[in-house]
Amino acid sequence: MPDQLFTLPKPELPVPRVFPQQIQRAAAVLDVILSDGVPSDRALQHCFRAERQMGKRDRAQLQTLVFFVLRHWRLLDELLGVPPGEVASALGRVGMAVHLAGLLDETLAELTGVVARPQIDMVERIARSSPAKRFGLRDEDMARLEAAFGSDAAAVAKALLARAPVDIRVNSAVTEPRALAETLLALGLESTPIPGLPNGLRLSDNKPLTSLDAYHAGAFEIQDAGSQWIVEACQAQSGQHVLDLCAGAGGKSLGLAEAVGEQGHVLACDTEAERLARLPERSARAGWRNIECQPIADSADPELQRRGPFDRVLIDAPCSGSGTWRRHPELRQIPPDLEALCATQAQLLDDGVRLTKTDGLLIYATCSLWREENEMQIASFLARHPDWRVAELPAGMTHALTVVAGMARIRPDIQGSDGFFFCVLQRKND
Ligand SMILES: C[S@@+](CC[C@H](N)C(=O)[O-])C[C@H]1O[C@@H](n2cnc3c(N)ncnc32)[C@H](O)[C@@H]1O
Repeated sequence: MPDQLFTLPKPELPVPRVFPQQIQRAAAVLDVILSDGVPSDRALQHCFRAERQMGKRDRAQLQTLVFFVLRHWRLLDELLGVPPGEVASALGRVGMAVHLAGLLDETLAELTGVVARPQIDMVERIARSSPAKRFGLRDEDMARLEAAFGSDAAAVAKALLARAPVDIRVNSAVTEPRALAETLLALGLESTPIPGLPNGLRLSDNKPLTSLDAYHAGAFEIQDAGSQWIVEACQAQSGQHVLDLCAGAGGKSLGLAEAVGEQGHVLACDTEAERLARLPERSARAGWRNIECQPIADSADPELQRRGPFDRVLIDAPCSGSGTWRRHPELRQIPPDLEALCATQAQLLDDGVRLTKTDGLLIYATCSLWREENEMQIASFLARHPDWRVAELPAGMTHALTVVAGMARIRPDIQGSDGFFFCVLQRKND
């Protein structure tokens, strides 16, 4: 028996039959994602809108094929025998995915140019190849995983190939987790509490949630456990003045609003006004009137100085997103400009210092697994700001997460959530 890590992956197709048109569609969507850099969920939505006749199962079939190819692209290229330095065509990759599902017939082989091979030959070929190829990673990313996780790198790489769970954060102003779990169960949705997160529930199945009455009543938000941990890390207290500097669509701002309550205030900022524009509807649904949205030019925007300083400044920094590869598998193939990202992160941290009250906390977080954006970024921050230090995390966090020198990692292979990094910074008081 081959080692479990060497087992060939198989797409879990919702329909055990693949038609030529489905292969062509999947290849076309992949071309849009990889040539034009369109995020996979947006490219799929665009295709669904353009081809309204597609049924639910057809859509699920398409999404499964596209995600499978994006996750396993290097392994597919290896099986296709693509020479080093070259990449396979989207059609070939989809064809190989269909072959791995055991569904490649003559017509599909001709369409995709895939030569059917016995499973055992393919297993042997993969067993001989590098871990990077087996895990569908660029060589430099496998090296980064090894630098960050040492002997656990393969376990993390494997976990990143799995499907992401659906986590929710219960809005304690509307209901409490046990009551919501019962409501969900009555609708056929099983959930379990997330250890360490009092308002977190993990759903056992990936079913649509946004049509539920409880969702519209603001009883919960869909939010990965990793993001919920970061809100907890802010340790925001009732009545505090909080800045969510990179708020995006405000998932974490909502959790912070709950923590500071009606007496407190959250200023949610982002350079992308379009993202931020989704927050008012979300906060109205959750019933929070203590969040204010403010688009900014960058973290040096004078408006921020005018509104500060703050008790808590959260920097949920723009990053490579390598911790979210399960939800955004296209990021595996599109290399980010790491240098530019690290420069922005450093700037955000430096500006964050000026915006944090003397006794306040500055919380730095990324959904990256790379040391460059995490531990190394914090090391350079501390070198630039010798009057700052990494604060100790509350005991609950050090027990539940992997914490080294006050810096926490949330791991897809351990916590099951997206990969995150965070630490809490504060001024030295001596
Ligand atoms: C990781 S995302 C934030 C996700 C968000 N906090 C949430 O919980 O959904 C990073 C965000 O930083 C924003 N951003 C990028 N550069 C920025 C800057 N210089 N100042 C503030 N925000 C910035 C991006 O537009 C993006 O929305």
